[in-house]
Amino acid sequence: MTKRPLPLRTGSLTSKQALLTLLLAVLISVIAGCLELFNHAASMREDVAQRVEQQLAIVNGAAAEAAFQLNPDLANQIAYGLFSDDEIAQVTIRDDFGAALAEFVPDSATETSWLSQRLFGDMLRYREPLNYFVAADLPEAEVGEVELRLDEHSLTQQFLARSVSVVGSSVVEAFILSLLIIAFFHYFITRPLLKVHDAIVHTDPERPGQWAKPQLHGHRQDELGHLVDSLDHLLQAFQKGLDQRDQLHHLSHNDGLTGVANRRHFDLFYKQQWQRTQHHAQPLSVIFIDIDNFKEFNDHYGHAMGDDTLRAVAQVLNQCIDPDQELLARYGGEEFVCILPGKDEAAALDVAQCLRRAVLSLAIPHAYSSTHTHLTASMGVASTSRHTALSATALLALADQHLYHAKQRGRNRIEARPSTV
Ligand SMILES: Nc1nc2c(ncn2[C@@H]2O[C@H](COP(=O)(O)OP(=O)(O)OP(=O)(O)O)[C@@H](O)[C@H]2O)c(=O)[nH]1
Repeated sequence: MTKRPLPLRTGSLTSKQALLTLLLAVLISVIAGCLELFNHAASMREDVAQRVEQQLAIVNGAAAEAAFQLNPDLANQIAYGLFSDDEIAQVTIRDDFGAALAEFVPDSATETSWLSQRLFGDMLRYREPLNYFVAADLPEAEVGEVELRLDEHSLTQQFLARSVSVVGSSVVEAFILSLLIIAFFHYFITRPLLKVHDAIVHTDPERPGQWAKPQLHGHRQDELGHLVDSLDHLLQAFQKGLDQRDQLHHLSHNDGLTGVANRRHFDLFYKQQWQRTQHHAQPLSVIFIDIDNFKEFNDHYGHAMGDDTLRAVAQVLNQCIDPDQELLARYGGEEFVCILPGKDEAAALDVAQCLRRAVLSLAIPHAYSSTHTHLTASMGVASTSRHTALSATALLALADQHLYHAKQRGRNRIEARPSTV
């Protein structure tokens, strides 16, 4: 049977594994990046609130002084100091009547967005009372307040700038990690699997036991090693089954003594070739071969010698035919038959001459033969090229009849028609 390679499939294991790993890496890095951003937003809110409170604590004394003295210059200086911070959008210092001593507001309205509202919307405004010790023996008195509004646009920009670097580094880390994972899996799993796949694909289905069992270094004790061993056991078992099948086929198709085709094989082959040659209007010839005076041979040289002789005869007869197209079978006892599909009577007579001479060439002495000093054989030939109207059975009967004539006419001869050849 010719080896048929399996069709190549697109999408290698390595590329699938690489794609899956990269997708997973991107997904994990996005999730990790989001978590990190969530933490970052919380810590940024904490930092901003702490900074603002520190700034308010620093300016509280001076602002209280300005409010107590109703000093707009001092109030303006303090408010400007606060306003110059990029994160602060608006500063107002008021006296205890609520009148503004100093106020800095942005030139244009600050940009607001959904993100800035979500992140910082609840912490934009700060109001700090200004307490002042009027006299050492009197309690603190509230003399005004400082009000701040943070610049949500500036805060959001800071957050986004940081986010890009956080997500970017998270993606790069994930990418590098996924490359390492891809290389690792390719080297330790995909490559050995591909070796096994390659060995299986290149195994001849008629000889599975002869597969090139892959040597997977470093995998002898793991699942891959076990997989190769299991495959090997399986293929050896298949091979055993195929060997038994071939053996049974041989036994059922071949003669146990001579090794040539048996009667059963002959019947099948003859039927098959008869139909084929009839269908293609080709000739088919049959030669019956019978060893002469074999009873005497057996009686005098013994049955064992008779068996050896039958084997030797079968072997030489086989050399006269084309084993790919024609068949030599043991028809029974000391009788053989040849089927010659595609050969007409003239060609069949040539083969018969070859067969007759082949038996003579063995030069097996037969001192008890009534006709010759050595072993000979007689043959009867019949061909559809001459007898076109005959049936398959009738053609065999005719060849047998010609063989009978050959015996009658002195043996060691070939008969193809009532007259002698
Ligand atoms: N050794 C051996 N002898 C066999 C075997 N099969 C058949 N024979 C013998 O072949 C002989 C055939 O004898 P006959 O049919 O009388 O034919 P013959 O003696 O060859 O005479 P003709 O065919 O007329 O030349 C018999 O003695 C069988 O026992 C076999 O397998 N082994």
